[in-house]
Amino acid sequence: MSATPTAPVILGDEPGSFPHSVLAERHPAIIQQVRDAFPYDPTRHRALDALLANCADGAVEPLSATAHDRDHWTAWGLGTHVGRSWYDIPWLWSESYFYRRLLDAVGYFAPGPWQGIDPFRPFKLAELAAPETDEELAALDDLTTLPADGQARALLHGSLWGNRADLGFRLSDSAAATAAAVPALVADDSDTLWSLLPSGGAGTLCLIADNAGRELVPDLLLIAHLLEHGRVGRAVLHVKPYPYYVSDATTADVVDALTRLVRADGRAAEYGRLLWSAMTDGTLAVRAHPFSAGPLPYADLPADLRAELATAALTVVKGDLNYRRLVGDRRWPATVPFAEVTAHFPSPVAALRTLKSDVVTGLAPATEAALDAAEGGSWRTAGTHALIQVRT
Ligand SMILES: O=P(O)(O)OC[C@H]1O[C@](O)(CO)[C@@H](O)[C@@H]1O
Repeated sequence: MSATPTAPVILGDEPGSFPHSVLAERHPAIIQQVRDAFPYDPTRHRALDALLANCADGAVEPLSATAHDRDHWTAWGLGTHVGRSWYDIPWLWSESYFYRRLLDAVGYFAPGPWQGIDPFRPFKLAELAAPETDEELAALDDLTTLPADGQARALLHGSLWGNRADLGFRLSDSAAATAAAVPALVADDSDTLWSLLPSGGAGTLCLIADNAGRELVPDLLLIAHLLEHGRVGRAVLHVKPYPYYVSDATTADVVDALTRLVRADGRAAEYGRLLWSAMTDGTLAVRAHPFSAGPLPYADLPADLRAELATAALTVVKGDLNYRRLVGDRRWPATVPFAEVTAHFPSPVAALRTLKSDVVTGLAPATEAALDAAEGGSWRTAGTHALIQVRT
């Protein structure tokens, strides 16, 4: 039996690396975007100034003594990271804590006028209101001419590529994929995925959501199709308990997406009504577990969430950040088997992800070599490639 595989944890300490650029450039830009999106009062502006300065050259600061989630963060390692540079601790941890601190700065948790105001809501709503979303929803009507399996495949690809905020209801085109020198899909275990969701299956699908708006809409459509066609008996959608990573979905975003569907025309509205009633009767449940916005890999799932996911016939893990949490945010060789690095997960698991950070596992050696030859390292982070990986 092989030993549990391991590899160095990714930090943000290497200037010029992708993680370093996120901490040094992307986080300050996000602070600016949030500042510009609301008429915050001077107290909030001062708090944002302080966070900006802290991110640039400071050390991780503790939460206030009265923070509602102080115990969670303590359990997640706050004590070991306080006082250290944001750049020298696991990148997964520092990114996650940045969003927690940003919410403090805008008064999201504190009693007062800004309590509960999602600083990213304007960006999420703009995406839902975009004309492209209308076009993408209208395209659902064309899918009705396909057999159920074809619809299912198209909706799976819609959910996959929705992670690029590109809600194209692409029909699977395996001929084009194999003809390309470097296929857009770098791994495709979709046949195994479908084998875990047989017709007449009464099992539970868990879907760990990623972004709101134009990713959440196709995620919901996929769930609606699976329920409607009896491939699952029940679905559980895991969202974030508070705004996170700019566009990650919360319960409020689920309601916005469902409202958007119900108010659309044609097939989109039918799916919307199906989902609305599924939520109402409990066939579709929404969870917002604190760990979903935690800074740790899924190998460290808390017992209650582990037990819930263990009941799933399949857990679908969406997006890049969830992939990092699933396999561990480590410098894996790209060819380390996906099944080995996800052996800890309590149910069969499928990752649907466009590649937006360095971590990748489970590639065939020839695929990695072809990607490197054609694109250098950019294929790992550009969001132009995607994968469907399944561990049964
Ligand atoms: O929305 P996704 O697919 O989780 O991607 C978010 C990705 O963007 C980053 O936050 C980089 O900014 C990555 O850390 C993360 O993996």
